[in-house]
Amino acid sequence: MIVTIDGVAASGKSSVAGGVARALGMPYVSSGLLYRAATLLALEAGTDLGDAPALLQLLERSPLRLEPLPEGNAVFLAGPQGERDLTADAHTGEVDAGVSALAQLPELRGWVNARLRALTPPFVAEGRDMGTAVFPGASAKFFLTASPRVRALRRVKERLDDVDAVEAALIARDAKDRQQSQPAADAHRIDTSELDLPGVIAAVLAELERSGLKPPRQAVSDLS
Ligand SMILES: Nc1ncnc2c1ncn2[C@@H]1O[C@H](COP(=O)(O)OP(=O)(O)OP(=O)(O)O)[C@@H](O)[C@H]1O
Ligand SMILES: Nc1ccn([C@H]2C[C@H](O)[C@@H](COP(=O)(O)O)O2)c(=O)n1
Repeated sequence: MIVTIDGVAASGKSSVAGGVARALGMPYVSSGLLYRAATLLALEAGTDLGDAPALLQLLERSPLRLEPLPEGNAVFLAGPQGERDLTADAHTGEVDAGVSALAQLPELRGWVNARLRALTPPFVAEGRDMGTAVFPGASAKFFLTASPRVRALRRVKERLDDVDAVEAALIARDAKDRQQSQPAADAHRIDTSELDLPGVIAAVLAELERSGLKPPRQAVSDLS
């Protein structure tokens, strides 16, 4: 079984995917983390974020490993001194600002998608186009939204920042990612603006129960 959770930036995709995956007893995979790791490596190497051949060459000599840890996905780069955990560095404002340029390149989308399609189900996959381009035959699909203000307020709780600036950056990133961020026709859309995290997870699990994909059992309070 593959469950897809797509949505706009900071709509709660990773947090919801994590909660749903825990309830289902399966891992979740973050496609955005692969785009972010590739962007981080390019920024560090001084590679042009629009130069697909140079980016693919860089990725060929940079062995990345995505690990679906229970507390969240992590991405590691293998090197002569051992592995470097790139996860925190892949979530900076610099990577946020650059990642959409790289993610527009079909060659880079192919690179990410090949890695995702090589994974063995069951899993929950989160991103922008999991339910459309990558796993169109998924068992269940969800698409999360929330107002830019709500998303910015949630994000500044994680990374101290100016809420107006964060909101403007989210709106700009939504616009740059719009092409690959369209909900699948058969996705269940959830506006999370008025819901807390357990509430969103419960809504997804309720839908999975309705479709017979999950037996009814766990209390919502165990899932956040
Ligand atoms: N329904 C909710 N209510 C309150 N806070 C939430 C809710 N959903 C997510 N959050 C919080 O919002 C922040 C962003 O969530 P998360 O990182 O899961 O979003 P995302 O869509 O994966 O982000 P990105 O697109 O940047 O990778 C986190 O701090 C998370 O705890
Ligand atoms: N399936 C995906 C996942 C991510 N992206 C791009 C667009 C985002 O701005 C960026 C980072 O993703 P996030 O961590 O915000 O989920 O990666 C994409 O184009 N397709």
